Amino acid sequence: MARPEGRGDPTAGASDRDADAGTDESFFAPVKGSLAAIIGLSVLGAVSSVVPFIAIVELARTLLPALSGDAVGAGRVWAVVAVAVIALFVSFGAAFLSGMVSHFADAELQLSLRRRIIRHLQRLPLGWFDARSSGSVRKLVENDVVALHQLVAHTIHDVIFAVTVPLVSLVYLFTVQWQLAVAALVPLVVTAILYPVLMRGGAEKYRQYDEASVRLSGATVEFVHGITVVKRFGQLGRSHRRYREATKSYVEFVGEWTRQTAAMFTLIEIVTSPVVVLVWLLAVGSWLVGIGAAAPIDVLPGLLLGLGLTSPLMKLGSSSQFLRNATKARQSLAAFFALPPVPRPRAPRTPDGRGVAFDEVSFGYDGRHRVLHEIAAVCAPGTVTALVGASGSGKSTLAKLLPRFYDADEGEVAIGGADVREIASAALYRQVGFVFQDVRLLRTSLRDNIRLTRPHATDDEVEAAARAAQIHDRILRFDRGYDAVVGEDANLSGGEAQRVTIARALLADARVIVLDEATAFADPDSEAAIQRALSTLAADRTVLVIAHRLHTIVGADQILVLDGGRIAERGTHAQLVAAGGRFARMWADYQANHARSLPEGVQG
Ligand SMILES: Nc1ncnc2c1ncn2[C@@H]1O[C@H](COP(=O)(O)OP(=O)(O)OP(=O)(O)O)[C@@H](O)[C@H]1O
Repeated sequence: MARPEGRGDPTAGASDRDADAGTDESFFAPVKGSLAAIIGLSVLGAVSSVVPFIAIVELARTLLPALSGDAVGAGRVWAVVAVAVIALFVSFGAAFLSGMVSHFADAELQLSLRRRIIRHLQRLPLGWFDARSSGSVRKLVENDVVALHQLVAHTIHDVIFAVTVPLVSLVYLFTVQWQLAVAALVPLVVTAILYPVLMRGGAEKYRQYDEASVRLSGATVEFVHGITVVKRFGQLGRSHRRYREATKSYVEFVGEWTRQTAAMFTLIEIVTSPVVVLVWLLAVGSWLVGIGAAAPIDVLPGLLLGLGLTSPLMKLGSSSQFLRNATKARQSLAAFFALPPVPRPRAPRTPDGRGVAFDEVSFGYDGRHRVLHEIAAVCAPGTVTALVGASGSGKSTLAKLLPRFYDADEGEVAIGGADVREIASAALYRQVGFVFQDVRLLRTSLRDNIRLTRPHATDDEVEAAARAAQIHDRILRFDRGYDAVVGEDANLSGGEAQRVTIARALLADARVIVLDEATAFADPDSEAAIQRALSTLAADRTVLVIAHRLHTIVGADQILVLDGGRIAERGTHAQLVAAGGRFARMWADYQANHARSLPEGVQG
């Protein structure tokens, strides 16, 4: 997978780290001014959107005497019309400006967050990525950032409108006809009483809803991704059943929730619907006029403004859902930014040799259960050290301590005499090359894939590395040769892809190579080519190989046999076989199981 090679400089900008404390304030700091502007413009827009309605009422009041032949003050009429028109323009202008500012602020916030996420990702220990799927990292960069988009670009404006418009309308109504204002309040009060009933247990329901969605998307991904494996092993029925069950339980949950809330929801919709509000206010208004408590003209503001009181309520409902998502996204981003980066050395050291030394190294993933116990070993420059042992004995874990996927809990891992914790990360990643079974190539040309760690390497250097890695001829068979793009016109087998990463390691000239020996690509041609490529790689470097096929390490300078995280035996192949211990038994079993496939010279 060769991850360390593709990483940027994790040692950049000490001051950035301080900015990544992950507080809400620091999230929104880059757009603080814009947020204030959005709030101001939204309030202005909301207030001025009510003014034309008030103007219509005032206009009616001014013009009404004309019906009975009285003189009407033309100046006042024009003044009211002017105020209405100006308010209308101000309202449109404020909405336009607030939309512009919020979308610019949103773009700025997204950019700054994405940059911070990438910076922080670069500084996290490689082990963090090891334990996570690319999907969960993608969720952080994509979904969580997008959830904040809704907040900045839409929700702030919507909430301010939903609160300000009714507030201004009510204040005006109370000043002109308080009884009608009280009547206009009734739908709001009824909704305020019904809404909590509708939302009773809502937090738990939303949690269950999220869970059901996650189960459904998990089952869908498993069904789609695993379809080839599943089909091969005749498990299509079972996997399809899991998918069907997840879909069924999701639909049942949503159905049940809808049934439970439908009546209440419909009731709220009825109470707040414009027709019902209009009829209600007309009835109350007529009654007030009838008993002489109000003049007919005083009913008009109630009708015009009362209607606008309830419509923003529905918007508040959807805004609360966006706020919930944004809050969750903020929490998950804050938790991510709070992850401690790889500690950086105060006075970075440069390794003055190429050997590797493990000095009484102990390590556990969770700080409680030890996976490695007091490992002590020296890998001299220019030698090959093989790590063997049963599955789970700690081979990969030990190898991963070299490029600091994790740091040892006790003891010291050193390269060229320098503790890896004292080597600057960028230098460390240059020193240690990885060739894993789980090869990751980037979706770019083969040439760029090979020169990932030395972007300025010449074409000749790239080709020389590819030749040494036994992949040059294969690359030339693509129509575009080295310019063929991985995943587009360059489709490589697992063994071929691994040879590309070997070429990459050769070009990078890493002095220490950690190699997870391929078991997956064991067809004879591919294996022979990989072996030839590896012997080129091993020359003049310190190689640590995690060995699965024991015949490939017969010639290793030293074999470390791991058992339960301890070195149980060490020596050359001949010494260990002669000792008649654990390795000798492993070798005998291996020979018995692979008798026919072993190359000549390693049988018997
Ligand atoms: N990221 C991780 N978090 C927690 N425990 C882990 C992690 N990776 C490995 N382990 C545990 O550490 C122990 C050693 O695992 P490791 O992968 O180093 O063994 P291994 O010898 O390389 O096995 P294999 O040959 O199967 O790859 C195992 O018990 C494993 O379950």
